[in-house]
Amino acid sequence: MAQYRRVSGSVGLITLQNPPVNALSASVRQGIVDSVKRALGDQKVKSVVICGQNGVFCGGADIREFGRQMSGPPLVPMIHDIEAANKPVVAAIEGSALGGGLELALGCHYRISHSKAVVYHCFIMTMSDQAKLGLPEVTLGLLPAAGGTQRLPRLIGVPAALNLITTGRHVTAAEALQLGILDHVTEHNTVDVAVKFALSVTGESLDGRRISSFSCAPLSDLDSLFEEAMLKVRSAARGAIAPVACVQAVRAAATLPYAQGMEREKELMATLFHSGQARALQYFFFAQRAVGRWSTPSGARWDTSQPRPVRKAAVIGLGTMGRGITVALAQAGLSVVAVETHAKQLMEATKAVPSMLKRGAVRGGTTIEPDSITYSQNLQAVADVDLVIEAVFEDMALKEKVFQQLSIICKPDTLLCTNTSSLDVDHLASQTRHPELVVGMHFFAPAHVMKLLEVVYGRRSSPAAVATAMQLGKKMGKVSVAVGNCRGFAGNRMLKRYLEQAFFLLEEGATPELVDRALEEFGFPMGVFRMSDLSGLDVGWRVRKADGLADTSLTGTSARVRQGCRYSPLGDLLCEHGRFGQKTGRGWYQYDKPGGRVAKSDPWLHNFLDEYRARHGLVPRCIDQQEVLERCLFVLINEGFQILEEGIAAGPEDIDAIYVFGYGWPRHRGGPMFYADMVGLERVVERLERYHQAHPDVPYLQPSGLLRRLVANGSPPIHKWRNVIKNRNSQL
Ligand SMILES: CCCCCCCCCCCCC/C=C/C(=O)SCCNC(=O)CCNC(=O)[C@H](O)C(C)(C)COP(=O)(O)OP(=O)(O)OC[C@H]1O[C@@H](n2cnc3c(N)ncnc32)[C@H](O)[C@@H]1OP(=O)(O)O
Repeated sequence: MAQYRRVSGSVGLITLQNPPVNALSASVRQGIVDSVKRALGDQKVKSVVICGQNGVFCGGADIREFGRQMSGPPLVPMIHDIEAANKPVVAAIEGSALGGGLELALGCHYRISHSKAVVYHCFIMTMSDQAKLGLPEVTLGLLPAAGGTQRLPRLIGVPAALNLITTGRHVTAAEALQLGILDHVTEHNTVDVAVKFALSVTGESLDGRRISSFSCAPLSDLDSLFEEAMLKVRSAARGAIAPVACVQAVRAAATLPYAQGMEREKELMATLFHSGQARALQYFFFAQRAVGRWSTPSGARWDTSQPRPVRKAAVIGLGTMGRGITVALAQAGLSVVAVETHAKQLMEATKAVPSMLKRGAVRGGTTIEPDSITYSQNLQAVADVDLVIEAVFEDMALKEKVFQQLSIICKPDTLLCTNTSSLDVDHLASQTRHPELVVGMHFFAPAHVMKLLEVVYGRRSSPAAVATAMQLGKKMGKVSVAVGNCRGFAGNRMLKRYLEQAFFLLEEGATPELVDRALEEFGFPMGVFRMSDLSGLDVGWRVRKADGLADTSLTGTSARVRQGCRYSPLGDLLCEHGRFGQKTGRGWYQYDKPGGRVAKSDPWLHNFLDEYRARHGLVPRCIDQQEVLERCLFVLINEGFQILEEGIAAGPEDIDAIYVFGYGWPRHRGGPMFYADMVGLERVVERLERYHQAHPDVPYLQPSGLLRRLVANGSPPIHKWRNVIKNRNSQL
């Protein structure tokens, strides 16, 4: 709803009231319409101010309404009527003005906002306490269809509007002022300032204040500007339809009169509004927030667990991961002790880390005191830290030793975390005197850039330990997902199945190019083979060797079988040829030099595959893109259901967040579990069963128990899966 009152004698003050973000629900829209009518009809009222309660202007249209039957006054005429008013209307923007919220403000005749520079004296200098403005509809699979695509380019010019509308990025009040979105910023109470301003413009002509009457500033080469914009959005999110529609809508603003532009905006919105991509992105918006409300099977949650304060942290091992983690901790304002026992590696890290910090500071507009990090070759240097993150080589014996030493050196209440990507967290905990203070913090490379953090709780991890790691993740700006302890945790455990299928497809006749093309057309930034070349084939090889799997001396049928299941030694064979991917200039593709980035098809690899198939009596067959997608993705999804069934992840949203933020799953497809829901669980079961019939030696192609049960329960929508899981667990 909206509250209306007259203030300072002649100003009608309309306050949006819909906590927490004053989203424009049907009742808020009705409240605005009624209040505006009242203000315009009241002779004592000479001007109007619109603001939001509790320091938030408006978070936009109510996203929860989109999936339902829409009711209440529509936004477009509501904003039109505000703009057409014959009394000045001022938007007083505190907190956020996003989406429909900014569109509402663009319909007002003036916009005033809040901006304040804050200097954190110790480590970070930043501009904070500022309002955020933006049109993030594209991130929800939509476009700003309440006139945003038509007014913003008229106000700030086509190039700047294209940037904001196609990326959905939020700008601070300071930037919004510079761009021309705002008329004024203040460090004082925004509503008070807006009311005073409204009094000052009473009676002034509004002719030059209605943005819909503006023309876009002329540009010399409109065609190439839009062509470039189209290329950019297509490569940024392959297959996403909303950014493309955003470009088309802004083009309409640049080339058509306002009324026709609005028609085009509406038409384009109609194509997006009920699309699967919009559903996926809106699901994902809420999924991210659900992940933040983590819980563990033992009942640990934010509200039941007290995170400990972490002021000083240590990182052990300064390889690629350790350096990234050091940077992430320092960027979060912590004091960091960085330990590396190898002198050469330590020396390199002391140069690399500051330059990574510098680059990050330039990107983020912050400065970091270099002395927030101290380097040491001696493990004793961690004696007084609150939390340690171990990031040494992925070798259990080495990690065991580090944990034993840490347990002696550190304070008794220091939290000990491991960055292992798959090893047993419980086993490491058992090496310490306080296993309840051990958790996994699984970062993704590069650790200071990638958003995902898997926080792995072991059997004995205390709720406070999990809460502390989750809180620290948040402080580092990560999307932290709490998962249980198992081989590979959630992400890598699912990935293993996906990779295996990709190898099997090569054995059966596919090429890396075919498999990658299918996955890239699906929306992954890189197919599985291109991605393996980038991350290094030797990483998985080392793990397989440690597991006793990578034995290429086996011949005959046993060469392709391990532990009674089908196994492909293709990756092992490639590594034996010294083909580790980009770093050696050869992998599944060839590169112009070691470290080269551009993957080229490699005739050697194709010959190698032919010879391999001939050696093993495998007759290549034609494999189409659909089979690639079904084999690779459905098996990954099936493992996801298994993970849910075992309680390793609390809900499908956790798995989806892991895949979107850590593994490049296209966000506009919602994540693997949402994708399964979209495709239809029955179909997923049917295809898995069919592939399992064809490949009985691949047991994990059999649909998981949970997947079957969901189908037996009538395939409930994804937001009801937790109930099915809960019911099942409560029967145990
Ligand atoms: C035939 C077809 C015809 C087509 C017809 C079309 C008709 C419709 C046309 C309408 C035209 C629409 C044009 C406008 C569209 C929009 O405005 S879409 C929404 C755009 N806005 C956003 O994307 C902002 C989303 N919110 C945020 O980014 C953040 O929430 C915030 C505002 C920056 C605040 O952040 P923070 O303080 O960190 O809080 P959160 O935890 O994120 O949020 C708190 C809770 O509020 C919920 N929430 C936030 N925003 C919305 C929203 N817009 N709608 C509904 N709910 C929202 C959020 O989910 C949190 O709740 P919980 O999930 O319960 O925790």
